[in-house]
Amino acid sequence: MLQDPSKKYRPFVPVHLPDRTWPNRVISAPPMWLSTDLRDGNQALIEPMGIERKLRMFELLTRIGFKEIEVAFPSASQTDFDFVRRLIEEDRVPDDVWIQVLTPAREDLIRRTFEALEGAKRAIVHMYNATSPIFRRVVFQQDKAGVVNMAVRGMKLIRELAAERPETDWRFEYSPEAFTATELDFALEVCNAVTAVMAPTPERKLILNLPATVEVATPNVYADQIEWMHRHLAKRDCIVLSLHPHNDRGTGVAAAELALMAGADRVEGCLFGNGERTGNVCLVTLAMNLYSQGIHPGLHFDDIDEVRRCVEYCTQLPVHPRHPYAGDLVYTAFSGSHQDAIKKGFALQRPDAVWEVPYLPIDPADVGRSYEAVIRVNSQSGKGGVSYLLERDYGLQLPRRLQIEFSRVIQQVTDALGKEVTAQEIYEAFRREYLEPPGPYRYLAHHVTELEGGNEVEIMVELEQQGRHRTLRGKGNGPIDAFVHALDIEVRVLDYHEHSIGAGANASAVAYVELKAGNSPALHGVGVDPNIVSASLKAIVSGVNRSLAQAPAQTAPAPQPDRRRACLS
Ligand SMILES: CC(=O)SCCNC(=O)CCNC(=O)[C@H](O)C(C)(C)COP(=O)(O)OP(=O)(O)OC[C@H]1O[C@@H](n2cnc3c(N)ncnc32)[C@H](O)[C@@H]1OP(=O)(O)O
Ligand SMILES: CC(C)C(=O)C(=O)O
Repeated sequence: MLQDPSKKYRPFVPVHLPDRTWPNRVISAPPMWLSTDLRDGNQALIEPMGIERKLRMFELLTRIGFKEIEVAFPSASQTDFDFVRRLIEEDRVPDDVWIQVLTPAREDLIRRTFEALEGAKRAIVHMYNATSPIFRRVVFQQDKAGVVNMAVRGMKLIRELAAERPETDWRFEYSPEAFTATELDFALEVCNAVTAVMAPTPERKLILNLPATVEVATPNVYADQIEWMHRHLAKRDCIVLSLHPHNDRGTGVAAAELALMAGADRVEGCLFGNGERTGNVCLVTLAMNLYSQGIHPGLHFDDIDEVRRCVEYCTQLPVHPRHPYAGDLVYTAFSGSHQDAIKKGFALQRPDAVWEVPYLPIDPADVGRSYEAVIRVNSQSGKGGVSYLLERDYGLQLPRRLQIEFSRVIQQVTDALGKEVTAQEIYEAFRREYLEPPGPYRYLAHHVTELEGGNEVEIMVELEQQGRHRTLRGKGNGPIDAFVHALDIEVRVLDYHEHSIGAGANASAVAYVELKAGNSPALHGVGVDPNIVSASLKAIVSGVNRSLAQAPAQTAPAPQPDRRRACLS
């Protein structure tokens, strides 16, 4: 790169429009949409689509709800020409859809374009010629008058050829290519000259399309240019003011949105921003941005993955995993604080209420995405994500302090693996850590007897201890208390939670205890069993085993002198 890029590149000259009004406007309705996937998108592909792919794309676009589709540049190739013929001859264009075709302002190419459209029920003929100083000087070697003349001659021919074919319902579009790099007053002069030729009416409007052929300035400059044209165009009530933003600076969507605020009526673009260089403006993003504001865009992305797969097949280009609204990862949170907020948001979100889940601008279900992939766990994750997956897939509702404790276990796993862990892998780690922790004790069976007066119970618990069968007996104000007293290690239960998982005959109880055994730090034990008391006792055994594993010195604890404990074997 140059030390001083100003020697090579000039800054864009802003538009003088001190009384601009667009910053105060909001978009409250969708624009008219034109998909140019089959033309601008297609001309930018490494391998342009053949007929079969074009048909697939055309059908997709009609299913999405596009009413105007630029289907080809018929004078460019036999494939494009044949495709238009096929649509017409096989009557594939739905009655409410207008096909549009593009032609340069050259007589031979305009005539060939009309040949392709022979017999069409309805069509938009779109002609372009570049108007900017560079094109005038370098490409056409024409002065301004010559370029106006090129546009006028071309549109006159189009008008005549259309008049010779009254069986078709015609509409017309003109683009001053490289509009954003054209002097505004000259762009206006060319557009007004074309308007004069085409004599549009409010009922039969002319489309004037003002392309950011190459995006060269910040989006506010495009908005200023559009507002200026909107104010100055002749016969504005007979004009559809159309946008055609490209994305060279990565601000195509912003430019389109600000330009709509500035008075435009229509947007041309491609699905997922395919198109020349960095692409045309992404129509999916524009539409879904509206949707996220509560405005139906009139385009349907109920199954956005199906749309994405079809576009990937037709274009042979992948959609980026972080592409707005459609990428594989855009509804997924790996990082801990995001997962925590999403989990809490989901818990509070009522089905018919306004969407208020943090970090998710829309409900993934609205575009056919499941909640499956919303939270995924790697080394950046925290307790929220880990416990969300355990609850979603295994019904385990971990108490808060256990969430914290277990997330450290998972952190060690993800750090060691250096990759994502699945819900199943998390559950396996949970099972190893809490449901089957290594340790001296294994719960076998129990029997509880209520003692006279009803305030105390006696419990008899059968355990396996290092391969030996043992029966412990203890008393307490409940089975857990009694079992704790029966153990030959000092155990204090600090917290207890339980819930059921499943229903009917398959229901199980899950018990979570936080306990302190001997000198070990407080930690958790978990037990699962169809019987709630058995689940609780298993939870104590799990906690004790884990404590002993963490404090090996305690493996042979001295029996406590407790009158409520009796060791029978
Ligand atoms: C910004 C855009 O996306 S515009 C659309 C661009 N799309 C395409 O170009 C894809 C299809 N294009 C093609 O297949 C070919 O370029 C064709 C069929 C249109 C023309 O092919 P060719 O006749 O071989 O000409 P070529 O491609 O070299 O085009 C350059 C010529 O067209 C002229 N030209 C370029 N744009 C226009 C225009 N909009 N109107 C009139 N003439 C034009 C150039 O001045 C040049 O003329 P010259 O040969 O007298 O110097
Ligand atoms: C033909 C025009 C509309 C075009 O594709 C562009 O300027 O990018």
